[in-house]
Amino acid sequence: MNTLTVVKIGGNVIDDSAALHRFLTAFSSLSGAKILVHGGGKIATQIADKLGLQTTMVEGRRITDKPMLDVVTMVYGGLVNKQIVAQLQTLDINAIGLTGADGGTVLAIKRPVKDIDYGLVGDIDEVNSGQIQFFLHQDLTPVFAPITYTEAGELLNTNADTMASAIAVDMVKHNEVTLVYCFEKKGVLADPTDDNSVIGELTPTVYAEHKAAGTVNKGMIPKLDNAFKALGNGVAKVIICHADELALAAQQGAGTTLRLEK
Ligand SMILES: Nc1ncnc2c1ncn2[C@@H]1O[C@H](COP(=O)(O)OP(=O)(O)O)[C@@H](O)[C@H]1O
Ligand SMILES: CC(=O)N[C@@H](CCC(=O)OP(=O)(O)O)C(=O)O
Repeated sequence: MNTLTVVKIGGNVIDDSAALHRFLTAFSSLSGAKILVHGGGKIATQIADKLGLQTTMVEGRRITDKPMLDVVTMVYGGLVNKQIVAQLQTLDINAIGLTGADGGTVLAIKRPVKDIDYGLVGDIDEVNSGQIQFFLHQDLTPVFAPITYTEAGELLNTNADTMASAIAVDMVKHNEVTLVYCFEKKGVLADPTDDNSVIGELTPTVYAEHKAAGTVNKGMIPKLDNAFKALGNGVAKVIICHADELALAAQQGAGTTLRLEK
């Protein structure tokens, strides 16, 4: 079976142009087929702020009204996506920038209102992995912005970690898939104040202990929930590592590797 690496890059790295360039250089040198999913939450927050729109995050997700949806569509689907695609072209990667609406690749439904109304936020319904595989066969490298669409033709803001996990899981139909979450820390830390306290191997039990103790918190919780979901649904390997350690992680291992208990 073909191997495929799905890589997600977070907003703190995207916001640092030197770090982003180092990461894209490492991404471009990965062997085999690859897909990039990017965030950009930090830049969206900065631009929304300049436009006088306040940001509210609940459990790692942005409450998204219509003006905020316009901002995130422009920032993720436009600015961030096209800057990444252009840089990858100069690194000899024929990248194609996509939102979930492009090629009908990632269909979503509006997140149902329970305790919290997230507004125009999408929960992924269906990934069209056949279409994504077609792009890969054309030697194109898909670069996904975290925007999805509905059957009614609306756009929805979607957490980028969730998007990476859902794409990785559906691509299992065609490939042996590795999923790598890259961000600005060396992995999942046992002590968030100590950058060298990386947990080499994380199981659901150890994750639950750290969550209960509060040592794993904020954006790391939805990231790990998505990561374990991918591992439980056929993705061969899931790694969480520093953006500068992508090449190392893909070869011999770096950061935190997830493992399910028997
Ligand atoms: N135990 C932990 N180890 C590493 N990071 C953690 C931990 N607990 C919370 N975090 C936070 O999680 C953040 C990553 O989640 P998020 O902001 O959603 O990342 P991304 O930029 O990749 O989308 C880190 O910046 C860090 O502040
Ligand atoms: C619904 C929702 O929360 N969407 C995210 C999408 C961007 C994202 O996930 O960016 P990072 O990976 O950089 O955090 C947001 O608007 O912040």
